[in-house]
Amino acid sequence: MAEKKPPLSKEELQELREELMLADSLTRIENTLMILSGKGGVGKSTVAVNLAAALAASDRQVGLLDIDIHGPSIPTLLKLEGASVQGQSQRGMSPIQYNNNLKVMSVEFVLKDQAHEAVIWRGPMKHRLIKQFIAEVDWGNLDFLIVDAPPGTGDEPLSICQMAPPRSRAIIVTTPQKLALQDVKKSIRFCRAVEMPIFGIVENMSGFVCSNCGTEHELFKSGGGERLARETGFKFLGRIPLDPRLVTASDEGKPFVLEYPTSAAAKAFDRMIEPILALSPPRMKKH
Ligand SMILES: Nc1ncnc2c1ncn2[C@@H]1O[C@H](COP(=O)(O)OP(=O)(O)OP(=O)(O)O)[C@@H](O)[C@H]1O
Repeated sequence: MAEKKPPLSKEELQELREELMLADSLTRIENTLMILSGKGGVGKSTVAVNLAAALAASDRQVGLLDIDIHGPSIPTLLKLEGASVQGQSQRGMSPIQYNNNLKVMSVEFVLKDQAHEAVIWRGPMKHRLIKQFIAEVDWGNLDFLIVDAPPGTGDEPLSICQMAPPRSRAIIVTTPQKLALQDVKKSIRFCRAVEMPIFGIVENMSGFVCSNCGTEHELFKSGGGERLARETGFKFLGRIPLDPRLVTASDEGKPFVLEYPTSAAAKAFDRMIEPILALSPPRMKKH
């Protein structure tokens, strides 16, 4: 399949990147991780929320940006529905402080019901909106910005990745089924086209842990994500098993890793964040 051609010309892209490099709100973000998936429903938002919560629990300053214009789900996953932007500073919109170490911004906090009326967002408007959410949020000093991007490899994720802050890397989420793995290959080609380095691959819904006996069962052949990571040379960040409690925790708006810290899925997240934490060693505490 031919690689997707980015909608901006090389010159426009260069100009945009220079502009973003200068954006004051972005200079204070050490690392950005774009959570991507080749198709919807593989658990991208679940991974984004739990990664952000686990990194924040490890004493890092974390921002979570939900920039899925057509289906923002972070407000529901963190019980922040109905919340709106806290104000505006010179640097931009103030995000919502979820806990001491975690701030959240979602298109839903600004657009409310309009966010679901996808049809009104035409090309240039969408582009402006995405740029505003990337460059005009006053995050303060962050060790990590986690971005929940829309699924797929269409125009929106493309614009978002083109406008990604400096020092951005992608984490690709997949599930073990063959088709989903083909979608990862599509995401890899996509990242190459937008020159986004890939940090690693996560295999979600990989095996099922029985809540009665604790035994792990395979529903689909698992391990495909790991094999693919080996073949492509990208880091394999781990397998997260299917756990029905993840669905209930999400419905109740509670990060699973904080609710069930000893579960197999939470431990998978703990292992996953190790190489991520290494990107940003703990800051010296000021006394
Ligand atoms: N490991 C898991 N175990 C059980 N359920 C899971 C797991 N991961 C995700 N889910 C559930 O799968 C559903 C889809 O997850 P999620 O919304 O995170 O996917 P997504 O890829 O972000 O979807 P979208 O394409 O809408 O952005 C949710 O109901 C979520 O609770």
